[in-house]
Amino acid sequence: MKILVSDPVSAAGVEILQKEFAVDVKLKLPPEELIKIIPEYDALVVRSETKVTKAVLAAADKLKAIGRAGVGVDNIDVEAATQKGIIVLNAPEGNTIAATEHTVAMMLALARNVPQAHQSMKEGKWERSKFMGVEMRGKTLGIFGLGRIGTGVAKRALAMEMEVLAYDPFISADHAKALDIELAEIDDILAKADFITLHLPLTPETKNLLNKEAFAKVKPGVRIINCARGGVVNELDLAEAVEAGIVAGAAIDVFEKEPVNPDNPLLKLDKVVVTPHLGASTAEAQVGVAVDVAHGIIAALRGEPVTTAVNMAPIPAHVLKVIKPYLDLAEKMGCLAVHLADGRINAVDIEYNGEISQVDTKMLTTALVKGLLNPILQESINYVNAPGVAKARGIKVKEIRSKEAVDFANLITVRVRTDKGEHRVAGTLFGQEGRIVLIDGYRVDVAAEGWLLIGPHINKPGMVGKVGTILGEANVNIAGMQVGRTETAGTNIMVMSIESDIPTPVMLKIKAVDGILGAKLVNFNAG
Ligand SMILES: NC(=O)C1=CN([C@@H]2O[C@H](COP(=O)(O)OP(=O)(O)OC[C@H]3O[C@@H](n4cnc5c(N)ncnc54)[C@H](O)[C@@H]3O)[C@@H](O)[C@H]2O)C=CC1
Ligand SMILES: O=C(O)C(=O)COP(=O)(O)O
Repeated sequence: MKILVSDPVSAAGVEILQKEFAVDVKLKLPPEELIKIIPEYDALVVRSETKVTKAVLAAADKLKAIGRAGVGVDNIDVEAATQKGIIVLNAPEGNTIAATEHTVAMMLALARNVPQAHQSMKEGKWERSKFMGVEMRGKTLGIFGLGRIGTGVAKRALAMEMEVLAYDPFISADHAKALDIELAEIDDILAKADFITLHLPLTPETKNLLNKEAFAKVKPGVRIINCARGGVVNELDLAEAVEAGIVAGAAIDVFEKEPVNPDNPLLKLDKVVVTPHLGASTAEAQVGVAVDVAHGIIAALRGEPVTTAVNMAPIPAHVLKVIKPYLDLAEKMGCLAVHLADGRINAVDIEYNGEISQVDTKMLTTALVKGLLNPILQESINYVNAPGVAKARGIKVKEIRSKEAVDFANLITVRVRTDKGEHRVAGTLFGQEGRIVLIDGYRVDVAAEGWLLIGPHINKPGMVGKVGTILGEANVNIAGMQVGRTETAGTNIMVMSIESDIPTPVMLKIKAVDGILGAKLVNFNAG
């Protein structure tokens, strides 16, 4: 598999990728060049410079994952990627401290006119009175967005003895209270804050959050810091508010258009301090995000769950710890169930019994559906597109969870209903090993690995021998074998672990054996 790195990403991450894949680093690609070469690649790694547009995604025939070495994914058309089943993942934690500290640096630089004084001295001047500043202590800081960076800034502001107000409707009052931060509404912050700092993603809701109308409501003399995204603050409205003296100054790291247009009015104002999107630019942060994104890409290309995928529901670490050992088993159960099923699948019921039912099992359900759809569809099914593909095909997926343990401490049972009948598979873990313990009402105990030959048959002597002879003559080796019984006498099931594929003519011979009630071959390796 091949990976394209199209923005400057630390060598620490590139080297991790190179251990497993072929990696091309091609920087500053014009959009048409990216569209031309993207069909060759299985994964793409970017920062904020590369624009992963609809047109790029339309050409990306092999692309399975896009890794953003940083937080903001506003340069990626996530919706178009999701529709194509491409996992978009980021590295949200590696640059938190860098962006937090840059925000504090910008806030202090703004308060004390550091860049302007520096420039003046470099020009040979000594202008002490021109650069009178203000203190932070006792001032009110309004924070929009109390996530990782907003919280980091709040802690540092509290250490500088500032009052902190924050607006973030998705944060609990308890989280804010524990940090000694008061949650407030937008207008309240606008009216009270001496400094306002933004730490929001750029979304349709946050675009132009600080515009003309908002500046009409601010406390006169407020200072604005934006190290989040250009566009959250309207640049023209901000420039006007600074010129009108309503806003005493601004410190801006991010712009609506990057690289910034030299005519941007903010660049012309002495009271506006600017940096060229440097929030994440520390040696430590760049190693952090590059390493994290590399691990995310590797997981995505291996078909493993990606905890930092942005186009999937995030999985809390404590939930992942419980469900992770079951993911592979669930996927293989889906694969087995679809092999058993004849006809059009209408519904899939998945029952979780025992302790496992006490956590969010959505991801296990997705793994099972992924395993179920992969053998029957041309397109590659993954954790991102599996639920949508099932829905589009009219397959109703239902989860049933019950704490009550049935025979095993933890048990997953899938029932696949087709227009021709119902099939059932149950599985559990023995230690870390996934075992299938029930197939269509027959009790079995087999590892979900390699190839499985499943042969329901009439309970009479010689059945296993006949199948074994056919396989032997075809030079197919049997690694393990068992015969399961149901409560109802008369039929048994043989389940054979096979070391290689069984050619179709050999399968036809097995199916034709008198007393065999339909034989199936399941390939657990495909997927
Ligand atoms: N200047 C730079 O180089 C860097 C910029 N960033 C940017 O900083 C921003 C924040 O990053 P993190 O703190 O890591 O993200 P985060 O996801 O931890 O925090 C974002 C917060 O915004 C809140 N939020 C989302 N929509 C909202 C809305 N409509 N109204 C109010 N609150 C809303 C969320 O609840 C969340 O708490 C992002 O835009 C990111 O791209 C991040 C790193 C470096
Ligand atoms: O992580 C983010 O959201 C950033 O804005 C950092 O951008 P960059 O990787 O420095 O282009």
